Amino acid sequence: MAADRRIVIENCSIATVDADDTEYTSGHLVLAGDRIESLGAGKAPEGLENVVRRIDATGHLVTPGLVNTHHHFYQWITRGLATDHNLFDWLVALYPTWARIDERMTYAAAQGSLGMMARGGVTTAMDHHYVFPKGSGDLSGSIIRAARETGVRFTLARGSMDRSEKDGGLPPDFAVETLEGALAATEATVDEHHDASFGAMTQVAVAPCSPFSVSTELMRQGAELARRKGVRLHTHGSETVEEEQFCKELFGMGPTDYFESTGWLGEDVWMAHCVHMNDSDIAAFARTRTGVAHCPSSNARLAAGIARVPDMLAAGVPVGLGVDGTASNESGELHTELRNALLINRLGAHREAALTARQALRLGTYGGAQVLGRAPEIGSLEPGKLADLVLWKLDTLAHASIADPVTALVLGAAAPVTASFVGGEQIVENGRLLHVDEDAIARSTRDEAQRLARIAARA
Ligand SMILES: Nc1nc2[nH]c(O)nc2c(=O)[nH]1
Repeated sequence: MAADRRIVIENCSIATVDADDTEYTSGHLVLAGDRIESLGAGKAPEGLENVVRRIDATGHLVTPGLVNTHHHFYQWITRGLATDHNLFDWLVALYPTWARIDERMTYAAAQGSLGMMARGGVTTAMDHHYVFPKGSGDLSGSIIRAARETGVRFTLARGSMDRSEKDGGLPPDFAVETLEGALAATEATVDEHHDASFGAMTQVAVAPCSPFSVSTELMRQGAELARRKGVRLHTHGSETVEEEQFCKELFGMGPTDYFESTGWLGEDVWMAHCVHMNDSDIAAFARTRTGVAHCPSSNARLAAGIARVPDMLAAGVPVGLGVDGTASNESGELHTELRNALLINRLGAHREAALTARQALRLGTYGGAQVLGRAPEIGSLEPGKLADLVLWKLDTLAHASIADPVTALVLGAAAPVTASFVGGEQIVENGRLLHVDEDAIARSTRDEAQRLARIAARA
């Protein structure tokens, strides 16, 4: 068998985000095939065989690739709408448009969402897709195809809604699936697309949408389905005070107790937002190792509040970062969420004792890998792990005067990505996507956004 092709990266700062936060001011990495073979201070060892490429990364910081833990790709074609609404009003304003999406639209929107994140250092993405209009085609397949073409590692959280207005829920009746239909389609998606192997490029999670759009039966049976199939569970939780009130009125308990009563706390579960959590909610997440996707920009955009991330981390809750759908975070970037997570948490209860720059980087890398269940493979730079990593250019006008590279990355302007690798394959060069045509994607997302707006206006 041919020896693995090696790529050597030298003369860079490295933030490994390993358990000891090991960093090198001038170091090297050796990639062999899809893995990191070695890394350390100074130059790479002499005499390495099969070196197909040497990268002089002078002026760069190398970090693990960023991991996005919460998104709704289809929202790429409904950005900039209902901009002054809180969550419930915003959802009610947008559901009727979202309920008209089709396969061409979800494919274009996924390309836009994935492209935007990949250009900014994301190497593992996820999409919580929960709108499946009747006759709209193979939406899940189209999203997975876009992820494969872009080259990022990917989790599709197959979402669902079956609690509409007639059952006391928020979505209109025409926007939801039936309980049986949602469960059967979710199971079929797991069977067709989930890959449980080390280094998998595509995984599937079971992901009913939120307490106010999903029946209790779908929550319960969704949890049973995921555990029977050995896949992860994802949903929205504790996002707003209105959701808390909804749960208390309908179920007689707050969201965390409701999730526990339906089998939704556990190390195979991660939830988006978790803004309105009391001490006992945080303790329950820590005890059960339930993960959190922290989405600071979206929480600000929808006036949801400030999640208690420092308290969660202190309690031992696994926390990653999320862009969230781009109808509530129009920028669609994850690298800026490192900065926003730090800044927004400084406004919370802990003020200056809140997140450090290194904690923010950990949330966006290793923390994300933990909540997606991929921490044995990705999230830190260590020998034997998958070669998912980013070369951030920090010798720029915007960054060069900041001495500490991690501080420059997190607190400085969004840093240019010189190169980004997924499993040793380069997917970005000098800020441009290598495997897909960005200009064509820009055109198709504009066209599909206009087509959706026209269809929704006629409905
Ligand atoms: N930020 C968001 N929260 C949500 N809850 C829900 O049911 N859907 C959404 C969503 O699209 N974004």
